[in-house]
This record gives sequence, C-alpha cells and structure tokens, in this order.
Amino acid sequence: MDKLPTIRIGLVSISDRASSGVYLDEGLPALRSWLERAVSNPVEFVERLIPDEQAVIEDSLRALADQEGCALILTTGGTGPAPRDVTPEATLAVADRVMPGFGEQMRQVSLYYVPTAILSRQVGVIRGTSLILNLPGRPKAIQETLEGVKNAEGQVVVHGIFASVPYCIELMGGPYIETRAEVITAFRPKKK
Ligand SMILES: Nc1ncnc2c1ncn2[C@@H]1O[C@H](COP(=O)(O)OP(=O)(O)OP(=O)(O)O)[C@@H](O)[C@H]1O
Ligand SMILES: Nc1nc2c(c(=O)[nH]1)N[C@H]1C(S)=C(S)[C@@H](COP(=O)(O)O)O[C@H]1N2
Repeated sequence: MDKLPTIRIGLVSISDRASSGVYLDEGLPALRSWLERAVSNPVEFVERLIPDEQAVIEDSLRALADQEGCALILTTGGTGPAPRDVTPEATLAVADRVMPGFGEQMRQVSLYYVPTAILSRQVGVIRGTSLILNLPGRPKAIQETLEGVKNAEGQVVVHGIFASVPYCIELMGGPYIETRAEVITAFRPKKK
C-alpha cells in the first residue's frame, strides 16, 4: 500500500469563556484526541481558540483554508440560538458552496443523545479546497457527531458525519484519507 499523505486539519474552538480563561478549553483537546484515534494518516493540526465574534471567526476560517492549506476545518461552539452564537453566520460568510447534508446528519445523530439537538444551527461548507464543518460546543458532542451512534455490540445505528468526510475530500480533489474501522469506517462507493 502506498504511504498515506500527511493531512493538515484546522481546529477552531469558539467560546467566549474558554478563550478568556474563565474555564479551561476542552474543545481543542477533544477534537484532537478523537481525530488522532480515527485517522490513519499522519496529521498536522493547526489550532485556534477564539471568542464568539463573527469577524474573528471569519478571519480564522479564511486563514486556515487559504494560508494554512487545511483540507478539513472543524469548529466547535457557537451554533445555538443565543445572541452571541454566530458560528454558522461566519461559516456561511466565507463559503463558496454549502453542503447541507452535514448539518442534517449531525442533527439526526444528536437527537439520539439530546432532545435539544434541533437547537444547533450547524452548517457544512466548502471554501476553495477546504471542507469546513461546525460541531456543537459541548465537548461530548464532538465524539457524538463525528462517530455517530453505536449499539452495545459496537454496530453503527446512525452514521457519524466523519464516515462521509474522506470521500467528500477525495471528490474535492484533496488528499486520500483512511480511517481506523474500530472508531469509524470511511464509506466510499464501489467503483464500476
Ligand atoms: N471550549 C469549551 N471548553 C469546555 N466546555 C465548553 C466549551 N465550549 C462550551 N463548553 C460547554 O458547553 C456549554 C454549551 O456551549 P456553548 O457554545 O453554547 O457555550 P456558551 O454557553 O455560549 O458559552 P461560551 O461561549 O462562553 O463557552 C457551555 O456552557 C460549556 O459548559
Ligand atoms: N451531539 C450533541 N449535539 C448537541 C448537543 C449535545 O450535547 N450533543 N447539545 C445541543 C444544545 S443543548 C445546543 S444549545 C446546541 C448548540 O450548541 P452550541 O451553541 O454549544 O454550539 O447544540 C445541540 N446539539
């Protein structure tokens, strides 16, 4: 098998209180540790911890996509209905194209965990060669939405969104990503 390419992944934790030191940020560590378990490729992380300010979020997303060359950018936080929750607005403002399925599937998955899943306005978009996905702010929601729902035997009940990420990035012309099946299986349709 050919050597897997190194991929650059941008991680953005968006929280007024974590970014100002009121509490310790758990978003970036949760994102990093899940991805380290799930992805077989060597990964370089580029991380930002920022407040819920639309202009700051937009600048961070642009920098990670355009200057840092991140094939994938995951945000956590600021997707709800509170006045300072502006992550979806910032993400849509930098988008070239919207990928509605990611938000739809995340809300499906999340409904298995909390009835308030429908309060997350999370979106998925493409900017240039980067796929940008919003995850909810609660650190436990990171594994829930990426990995999906499994039964007691470990079989998948509802697919996590990461099952679709490697093929999406491949279709976008990005690097080939492989995952560890014990965490998540990357789905690729069979070639004819
Ligand atoms: N980065 C984080 N680190 C640790 N816990 C977090 C983080 N972000 C959110 N949480 C937890 O998840 C809850 C919901 O997240 P949400 O993004 O709605 O935050 P918030 O209530 O708007 O406040 P803030 O932006 O100051 O984190 C928070 O109240 C907090 O308990
Ligand atoms: N998987 C999952 N999704 C979730 C949650 C959760 O705990 N787990 N919390 C919900 C709640 S309570 C809110 S308010 C919205 C928005 O969260 P955010 O503003 O922290 O992004 O995400 C929802 N989606």
